[in-house]
Formats: sequence, structure tokens, C-alpha cells
Amino acid sequence: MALASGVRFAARALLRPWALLRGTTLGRTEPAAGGGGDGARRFGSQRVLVEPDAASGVAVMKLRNPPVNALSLELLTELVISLEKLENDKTFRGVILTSDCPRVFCAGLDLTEICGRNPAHCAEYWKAMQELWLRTYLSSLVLVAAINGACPAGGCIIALSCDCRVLADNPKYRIGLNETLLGIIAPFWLKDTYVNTIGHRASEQALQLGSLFPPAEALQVGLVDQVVPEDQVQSTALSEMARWLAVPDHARQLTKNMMRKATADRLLRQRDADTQNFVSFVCRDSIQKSLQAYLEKLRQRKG
Ligand SMILES: CCCCCCCCCCCC/C=C/CC(=O)SCCNC(=O)CCNC(=O)[C@H](O)C(C)(C)COP(=O)(O)OP(=O)(O)OC[C@H]1O[C@@H](n2cnc3c(N)ncnc32)[C@H](O)[C@@H]1OP(=O)(O)O
Repeated sequence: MALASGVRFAARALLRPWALLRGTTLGRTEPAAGGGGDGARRFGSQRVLVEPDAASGVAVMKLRNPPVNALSLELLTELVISLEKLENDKTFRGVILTSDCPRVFCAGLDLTEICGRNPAHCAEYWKAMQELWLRTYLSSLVLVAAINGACPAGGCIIALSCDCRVLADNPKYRIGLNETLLGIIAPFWLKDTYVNTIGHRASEQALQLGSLFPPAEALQVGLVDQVVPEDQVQSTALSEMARWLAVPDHARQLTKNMMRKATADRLLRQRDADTQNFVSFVCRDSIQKSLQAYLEKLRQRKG
């Protein structure tokens, strides 16, 4: 499923400089750990490790931005570029998205990218976040989230943009859009993604409360599709992938597009306005103070 040509062009124009300037070593290949079947060769970049298995047409894409896979500008850029590379390689039909960091799938936006940063940087950062959501939400590939750690806010959005979600049964691995607890709010396209997944009333309540659901509740509300013991997350994700790949790609992709295009188009129609809203919102003194206080609280937790 091709993204709107405008988005594709924008993505290339938007991302190419970062790929060059941000010191990624895209395209570096190395033998996959444990051989990986027919001599599969891992590739990726500094913060995203891709383990492709050409025989099955499935790649595992691991977020590798310790300690918590905070969505830095570099990680956002490298995720989009790695996903685009897999989409352009017709060998691959599905991607399992998971974390290489212990205990955390993804901590959401890297708050240091919007705390104390100038409006121009916040705008650049938010465009990269929009791009990652558009790429994952509309991807022609089957995307399965193997959630092997905490998954708040932006991490939850990445998981929700996948076609299905498998969560490790660990009460510390909570998932949800907790923005209100930071004194901020989820933009409309995060809200739309939530509503499309768990329904309006559940989203209305969870968004206002900033709910972070433990596995059993996440399953019950429909935020995840399966909850399994931690050591079965990857194997379960593979089984789920096989179920989705049993469907002819073209029919599945057209159906996915039918279900998701209206939501994505809503952002595409007002992408600049959304960026301006984001910048003017997060650059407010009161919001900056909230975010700084939240970051401080995070840092003190370890003390
Ligand atoms: C009226 C119209 C308005 C229009 C509105 C327009 C739209 C406005 C949009 C505004 C933005 C909306 C979108 C937001 C989405 C987000 O993602 S916001 C980020 C939310 N993320 C979180 O709340 C997660 C915070 N982190 C944690 O809860 C925990 O770190 C963890 C559970 C993920 C992991 O815990 P643990 O393993 O114990 O690690 P820690 O010791 O907590 O952290 C280690 C280290 O990482 C730092 N860190 C953690 N999270 C982040 C982060 N998100 N960003 C940056 N840094 C982070 C943490 O401070 C520690 O740092 P030090 O090692 O102490 O330096």
C-alpha cells in the first residue's frame, strides 16, 4: 500500500539529511546472531537492529536506544528508514517490532527533545513523530508488536499502530496513553488511534485519567490481543504473524487501508497545523515547567 505520494516525498525530503547527518550506519550488515537460517544478515543502524529471515519473509526489528528506548529524533528517523527499507524489499511481508532494552518496550517521546528546546527543534521533532506514526499505521507489511516491557504514551502509539499486540505478563509492563499525568494531552491522531482500538468510552476515560494498564486489564480493554509469559512473547508474535501472513497480501492490505485511511488522512490534511499546535502547546511556560518537573521526578526515582 503506497503512502500518499506527498507523504513519501515528504518523508524522503524530511529524513534523508538526518540519515546522513545523524551518524547512522544504515545498511551495515553483519551475520545474524545464531546464524538466522539461510545466512540471514542483520542490518539496521545504531538504534535499530533488524534481523531478517528471508526464508519466512519476516524480519524482527529491535529498538536499541538504552536505557528506555526513548523516542529521540535519531531513533524516530532510524525506525522510519529501517521500515521503509523493509517495505521496499519485496522479500519481506511482515515485521515483528520489539525491544532490545530490558524491562522497557519504549518510554515514549524523549522528553529531552522538547524540554528546554527551541520551537524550530520541537517542530522538526514532531514532524518525525508524525512520520513514524504514518509509516507504521499505513504500512503495507504485517506489523506485530512483541511488547516485552513498559509501553507508555508514544511507545503505546507505536504498538497501537501495529496490526496486533502481544504483551508479556509482567505487572510492571504497563501500557497506555498517560499524557495527562505529565500535564500534556494526546493530539487528535493519538486519540483517534486509541478510539479505533478500544472504543470511545474506554478511550475517553483512559485518556483523561492517563491510565497505564497492567497486562490483564490491557487485555480486557482490548489494548493488547494476547498476554503471555515473558519467555513466550517472541514465539507467540511469530505464531500471530503466521496467522496474518496466511491471508493474501493484496486483500489484507486493501482491507487495512479501508480501515485506516480516513484516520491517517485526517492528519495528512492538517499536518502543518498539527505541528504548529504541538510547538505552541509544548513551548508554553506552564507546559515546559510540567515537563521539567516530570523529568526531575523520573530522575529522582532512582535515588
Ligand atoms: C488545546 C489544543 C492543544 C493542542 C495539543 C497539541 C498536541 C500536544 C502534544 C503533546 C505531546 C503528546 C504526546 C506525548 C507522548 C509521550 O510519549 S510523552 C512521554 C511519556 N513517557 C512516560 O511517561 C514514560 C516515562 N518513563 C517511565 O515511566 C519509566 O522510565 C519507564 C517505566 C519507561 C522505565 O522505568 P525504569 O526502567 O525504572 O527506568 P527509569 O529509571 O525511570 O529511567 C531511566 C532513565 O531514562 C530517563 N527517561 C525515562 N523515560 C524518559 C522519556 N520519556 N524521555 C526522556 N528520558 C526518559 C529517566 O529520566 C532516567 O534517566 P537518568 O538515567 O536518571 O538520567
